[in-house]
Amino acid sequence: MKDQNQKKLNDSWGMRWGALAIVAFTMMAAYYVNDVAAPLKTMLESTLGWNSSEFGLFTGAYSFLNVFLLMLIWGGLILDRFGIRFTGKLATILMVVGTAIEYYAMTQMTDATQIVMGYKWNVLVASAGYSLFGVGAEVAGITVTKIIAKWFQGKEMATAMGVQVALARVGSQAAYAVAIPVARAYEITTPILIGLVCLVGGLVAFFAFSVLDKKLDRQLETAVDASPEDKFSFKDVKHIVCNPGFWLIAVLCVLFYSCVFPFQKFASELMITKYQIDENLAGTIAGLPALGALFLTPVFGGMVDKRGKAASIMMLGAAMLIGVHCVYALPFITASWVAIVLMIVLGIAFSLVPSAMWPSVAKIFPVNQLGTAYALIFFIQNIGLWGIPTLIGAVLDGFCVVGTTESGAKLYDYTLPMCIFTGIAILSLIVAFMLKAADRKYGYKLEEANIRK
Ligand SMILES: C[C@H](N)C(=O)N[C@@H](CCCCN)C(=O)O
Repeated sequence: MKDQNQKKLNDSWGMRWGALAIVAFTMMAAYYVNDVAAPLKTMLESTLGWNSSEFGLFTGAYSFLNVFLLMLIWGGLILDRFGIRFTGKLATILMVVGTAIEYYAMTQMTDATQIVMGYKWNVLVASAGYSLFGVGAEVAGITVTKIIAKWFQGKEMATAMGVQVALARVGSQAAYAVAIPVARAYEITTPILIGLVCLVGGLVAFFAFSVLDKKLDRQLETAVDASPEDKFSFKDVKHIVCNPGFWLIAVLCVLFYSCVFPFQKFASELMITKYQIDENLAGTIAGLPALGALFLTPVFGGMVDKRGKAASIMMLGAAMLIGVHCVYALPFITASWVAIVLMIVLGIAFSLVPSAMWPSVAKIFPVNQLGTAYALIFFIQNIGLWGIPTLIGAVLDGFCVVGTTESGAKLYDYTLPMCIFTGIAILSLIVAFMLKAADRKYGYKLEEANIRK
């Protein structure tokens, strides 16, 4: 007979947090690679001859396969069919292969400048690599959410999710901080090579996690992955998309994240050209929101757990976003300290909204629909992460060129792109307001605390 009282691997504090540390390292490497090319925009232009449209295409490529080939949906299905170990390894291998292709295109194909479909061939190959990486990174994201749900069920689950996101921000901040100095000291592609090595480390880490997870499954005897719980199912999809709360969160998610991640990709150049911030520091400033979010996301997450007010917090975050982008759009404000203060405010908004948004999904949907709901929200979010950088790149090239730098790169006036970001932020506030109204109407309990005294 099975011993029900036998201590399982995840009953040990050290084991479950150790397991989290391992998978969080893989995600940290993923966030580093995701962000590391962004601060290099101006150098990519002067060294490899990429223009803003090509940079926008490359940046948006992260989401291209996720959106147009529905890779997040297939990823969700694979996750349910083959489990977290197989999907996590597959996702990490995709990230490694994608980044290797990106690195190859930037190092070995610099002469491949023939135009194909309006873009340089090396840009297209690098974008294809980044797109493959994007599939791996997003599928790894939903896999890690499921891993945390499995290892922390009935334990510190919300804190674990907050800590994982916070650690991912370390990867982002490191990318923004080191990209330009390392590229200037060595080669423009060295920061990407560092990311590739970290990802290989992340792959090894995931294999190590798989050993622990297999042991846990043996202890659980009935593998969680094979249970009917938390499965991606088309019946659930119908149920989820019929819920107005889903659409409001998904639209708020795409609008909010479109104002943060794509903006950050262009922010280093904005800091250098408009606010005259030193090139070596610009990436660190652009990465400040990630640094702030590292500390504040768990703090605000704890506040939401104890005091609730998630819908109001999302409104506050969206309102702060409008203020930030609006002031960045003002052409007569060019003081560097203003740019830095705005980045700090953006960091606060970037901590407020995610710490209220992701746990709200768990309030609207039952546990068995959470995986599906997250996959669908990530899918809709990726439409913005693809479309907005592509749009901003084209707008910069088409309407904003005001000269050239000494190194031959173009100089841009960022007023129009910042007006576009402000418009999206205004829409996000409207949707956050509608979400608060829907919460009152449908009783999602978003304003209520998660932890009752
Ligand atoms: C980019 C990715 N799809 C995303 O939205 N990441 C979130 C964290 C999501 C955590 C869900 N449990 C982020 O804020 O980085």
